[in-house]
Amino acid sequence: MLQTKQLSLREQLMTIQEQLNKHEQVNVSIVESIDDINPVDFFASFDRQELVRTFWKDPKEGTFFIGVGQLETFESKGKQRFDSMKEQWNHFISNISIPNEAPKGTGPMLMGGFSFNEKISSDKWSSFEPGLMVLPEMMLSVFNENSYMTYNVTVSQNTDLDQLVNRLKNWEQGVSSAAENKTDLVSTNSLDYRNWNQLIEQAVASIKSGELGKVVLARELEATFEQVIPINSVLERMVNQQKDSFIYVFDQGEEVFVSATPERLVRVDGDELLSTCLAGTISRGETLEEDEALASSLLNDEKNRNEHQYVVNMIKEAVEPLTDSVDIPEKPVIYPLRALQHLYTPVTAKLKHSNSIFDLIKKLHPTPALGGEPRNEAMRFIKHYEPFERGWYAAPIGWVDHQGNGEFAVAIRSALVQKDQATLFAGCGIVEESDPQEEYEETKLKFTPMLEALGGISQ
Ligand SMILES: C=C(O[C@@H]1C=C(C(=O)O)C=C[C@H]1O)C(=O)O
Ligand SMILES: [Mg+2]
Repeated sequence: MLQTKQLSLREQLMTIQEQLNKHEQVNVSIVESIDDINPVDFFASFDRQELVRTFWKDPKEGTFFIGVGQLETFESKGKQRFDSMKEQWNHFISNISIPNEAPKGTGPMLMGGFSFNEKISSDKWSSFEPGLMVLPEMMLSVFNENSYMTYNVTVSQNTDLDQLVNRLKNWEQGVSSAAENKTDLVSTNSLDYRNWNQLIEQAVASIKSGELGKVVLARELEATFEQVIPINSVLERMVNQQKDSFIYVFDQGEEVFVSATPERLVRVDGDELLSTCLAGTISRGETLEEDEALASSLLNDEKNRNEHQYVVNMIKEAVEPLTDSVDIPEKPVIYPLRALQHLYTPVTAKLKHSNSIFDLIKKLHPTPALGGEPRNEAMRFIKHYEPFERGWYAAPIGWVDHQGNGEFAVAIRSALVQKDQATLFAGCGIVEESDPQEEYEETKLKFTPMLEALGGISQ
């Protein structure tokens, strides 16, 4: 626990400043325990301030991280983008001063993400590097019914502490609840069915020829709205409507990436590792009976079990060398969401000491839930035939703290929001038994949660 009698932020920064030599400067991370505050309202209160804003919520435990501003931005690209991010972060935290105890999920922490491929070539994604993570200037952490504020700042002898502290503490003047806002959908545009059909037939032919086992193929949907899409309200709707998903926002002003994804790539908590296999899809029923019948047919469907098993086998193989005591149930269970249900298998293990979350991401990404099997052949197929740039779609997004705890999800059920335009993404696992029409319907269903959150459909 933090001490109840806390020195003020200003007092702590002053003590540090007094110890500095003339040209010295130091990065400092100060954590304060605070009264409860609504995370969405906190995020919304920093609107239009030219600050990078990041939002993370996990599906079950009610853990929220909201970052505002940036003390430092870390970028990386190419094949080495995970290694490079790990090195940059390790170097940075070896030089930061953390005067108070910083519980897990507080103190200096990176939030951000990576691209699906090692390179991004289209202009559309020019604000989203292949590796982009920020250390926020201030961060709200909410978990186990406790709230903390972390302030990450650089202090030198010249720093005007009054000005700095006034700015950082401005939120204490009050955070009001975010006004609900919506703009109407004008039009949508996506790959027509003929081209989709061709793409899937091509994939099935490659599978039948033995070149591929499984490949995940996706399409984009361009949605044009009447006015600028109100991100705060989109966030509010995602949080309210997608309770069993991770909720993620990376907001760079006019370039925003959002995701309400049910799919965890990896969580590291001390030496505990949790990964999940999520693949295989069916819709929800209108009645309880219909819902249960659909769930049971999904559990017993050979094609979907086949899609799922590729993921289980690969994740098992990937984590085994880095961990001890891997535990994977023999059969999947159902993971229900608002509009659809998936096959789900959790993977738990004990992490061997020297491995970091970045090592795991490097090994795991992309799993056959997003790429395919064999990995390299599937990646080549996607790059060659899929008619759009994936950018951050289907790629790792998440956070890591200064003790190496962290969690990354994969950015499906996601959209790139640029003013009044949103590009949504939805894909599906193609296996030998895939039927183009059914897969098309599956992607259609997967667009609905994000389209609804954006305000494009109401239910
Ligand atoms: C690729 C996506 O989802 C993936 C594909 C699934 C499937 O084909 O059954 C299910 C969950 C995810 O592994 C997506 O939503 O875009
Ligand atoms: Mg599927």
